[in-house]
Amino acid sequence: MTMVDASDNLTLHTDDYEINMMATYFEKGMANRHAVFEVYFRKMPFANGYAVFAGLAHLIDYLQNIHFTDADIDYLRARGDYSEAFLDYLKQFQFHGTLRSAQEGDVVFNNEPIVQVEGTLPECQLIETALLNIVNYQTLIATKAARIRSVAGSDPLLEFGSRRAQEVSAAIWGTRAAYIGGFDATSNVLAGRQFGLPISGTHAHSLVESFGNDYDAFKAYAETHHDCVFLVDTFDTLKSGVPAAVQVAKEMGDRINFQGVRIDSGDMAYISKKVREMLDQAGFPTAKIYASNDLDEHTISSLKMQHAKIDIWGIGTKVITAFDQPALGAVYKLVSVENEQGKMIDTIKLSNNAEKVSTPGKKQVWRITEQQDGKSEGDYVALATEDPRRETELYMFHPQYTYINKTITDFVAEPLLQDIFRDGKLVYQQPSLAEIKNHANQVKESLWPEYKRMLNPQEYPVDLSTAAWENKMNLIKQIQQGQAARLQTKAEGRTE
Ligand SMILES: Nc1ncnc2c1ncn2[C@@H]1O[C@H](COP(=O)(O)OP(=O)(O)OP(=O)(O)O)[C@@H](O)[C@H]1O
Ligand SMILES: O=P(O)(O)OC[C@H]1O[C@H](OP(=O)(O)OP(=O)(O)O)[C@H](O)[C@@H]1O
Ligand SMILES: O=C(O)c1cccnc1
Repeated sequence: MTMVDASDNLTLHTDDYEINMMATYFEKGMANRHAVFEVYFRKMPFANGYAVFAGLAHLIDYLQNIHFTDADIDYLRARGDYSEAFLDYLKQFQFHGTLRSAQEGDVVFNNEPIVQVEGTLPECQLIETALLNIVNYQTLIATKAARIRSVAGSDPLLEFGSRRAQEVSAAIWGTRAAYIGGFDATSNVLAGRQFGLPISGTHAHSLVESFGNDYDAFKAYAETHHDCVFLVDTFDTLKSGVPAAVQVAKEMGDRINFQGVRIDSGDMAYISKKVREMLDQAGFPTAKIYASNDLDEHTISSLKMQHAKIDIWGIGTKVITAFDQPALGAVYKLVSVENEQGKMIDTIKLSNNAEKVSTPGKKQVWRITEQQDGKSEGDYVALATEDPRRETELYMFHPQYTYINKTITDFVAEPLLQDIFRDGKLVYQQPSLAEIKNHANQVKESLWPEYKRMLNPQEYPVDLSTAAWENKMNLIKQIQQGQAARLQTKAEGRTE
């Protein structure tokens, strides 16, 4: 079994407590109760101005393949905690729910639903873990990649991180996410085969060490490959590596495509300038200089400021591990559930921490774009029953600091959450990776540069509609009044 095969059965890739809750719903006759859960994250990753959504392709694979095998059922039976009736229910289990989601490559923001799951309580519960696992990781990596792209201009970015990724499937799905976020190719051959990603590679120091010197290694490589990029820093970049690369390129002439050299250590601003001079003087002005060595958006930006002569960037550890922020922190919250009378009731999770109070009710996110310039004015999180396209003006206000507000008149409203599965049936036409990349570039175009700068970007407005805001405030009030009444009854009971 490969970790990334689309036919993988990840059904048991869930937390124990999800199956325990499923069992309770089942035993208590609540297995057909309808529920709506929404996924959102609370803080922008890397303090970036936007995040790039990724993970939907894997999520679709996962949901299409959910089923409990006989071996899964035997394993669960051996735990001794579940009734045969529940185990029979699991045996028949399939995902019949409705999934709405942002599309891969969409820019998304904190405190707005980016995925919504609607279905029976048990099915919504089962998929929480895998869904969050997939979306949290891939969105994080796509966002890190987008940051690196934002400083690299149009330079090619190669993803080199498989050896440093948090295990196999992170390397494979991570490099796909990096591609969506703005990378051009991967060194991972399996990801190339599996997803049709462009693959790219040079060679390692071990090749040069095996031959004992730069010249023999490059010559041997050139005699066995057409496209050649020589790694020139094994012993001495300027005295031995580059001269040997130039010599082999001259000797081989048209028999090879001398693409350039890679440097992987030292002061890369200084060395790249020297290397550029040497290649130009030797008659190879089009040969490219590749650089790698713990690069990220900060080092690339600094190297650009130093006018380093680097054409192509190889980036591993820092992108594939999202080095400076290990988790996106997206959560999955119940926003509405059917009661005993068959009525949908909005739910809320309260907290002393205002940021952790969830927003009740099934919602849609509307991206509001200024008609004139095509730039985004903000996201408008409305109840699913609302449709701002029917409005001629829209009142948008900050959900916490409500005095920050504006009224928009000349706008276009587009829904972020698209139907992916309807009642268990895939209704979404999956785009190709090229289309996803194209889409990612287009949506980024609709953001003002103020939201896209790497350092201290402006906060993008994510506002609640008046109805969604009032719904939240009313529910908070109701719960507080309910608690007060219960306390009162208790206190009266005690004095009697
Ligand atoms: N001119 C530069 N400006 C800013 N950062 C640089 C510059 N040159 C290299 N770096 C970065 O500095 C970090 C450390 O580089 P350093 O020179 O210590 O590597 P090294 O010790 O030569 O390489 P290695 O440890 O792989 O042999 C790396 O992240 C590298 O990308
Ligand atoms: O630095 P990263 O961004 O992770 O890019 C991948 C690194 O992998 C290779 O190094 P290797 O594994 O041989 O080890 P090294 O760090 O000692 O060069 C390559 O030479 C890069 O330096
Ligand atoms: O092709 C390369 O140069 C490469 C691949 C993986 C890791 N480091 C470098």
